[in-house]
Amino acid sequence: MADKRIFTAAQLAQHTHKDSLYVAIHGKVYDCSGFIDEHPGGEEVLLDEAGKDATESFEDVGHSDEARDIMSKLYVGEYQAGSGEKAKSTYASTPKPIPAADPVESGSKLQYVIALAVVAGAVLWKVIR
Ligand code: HEM
Repeated sequence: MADKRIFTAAQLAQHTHKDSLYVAIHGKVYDCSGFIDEHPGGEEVLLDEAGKDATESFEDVGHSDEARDIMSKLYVGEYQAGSGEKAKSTYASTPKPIPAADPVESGSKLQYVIALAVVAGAVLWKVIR
């Protein structure tokens, strides 16, 4: 396929009429205009999905291999939902803050250490005297 056309979401969204009806399924764009009257599922469902990514609804129906065969003849290009749109950030811009140690708890720990040192000092004083 030499001149594979790339469709953005905005470009796909321009084809929502019966005479120019495109849907995206699994990253590929299909022109259903000539097929809509023959679609065994009716035209209403195709019109509902027109100009959109119809992957989920297409798979929900559980289309047959025959349907996928027909699809390959309606193929007109690739779908790139992200292109031309603001790309979603894949990671958080601000790192999660590491929770600071509880000041009350660390304060009481210090008191405990000081008390221990005082007791140890007193015992030592008694011993060496
Ligand atoms: C290029 C796109 C499509 C093609 C070529 C296609 C083709 C077909 C074919 C051949 C059938 C007959 C049953 C089968 O063989 O699976 C069918 C049924 C059906 N299709 Fe599609 N279809 C397409 C897109 C869609 C989409 C986007 C929807 C959206 C919901 C849809 C909904 C249905 C429904 C509801 C049925 C009837 C199922 C039933 O009665 O059991 N189709 N389609």
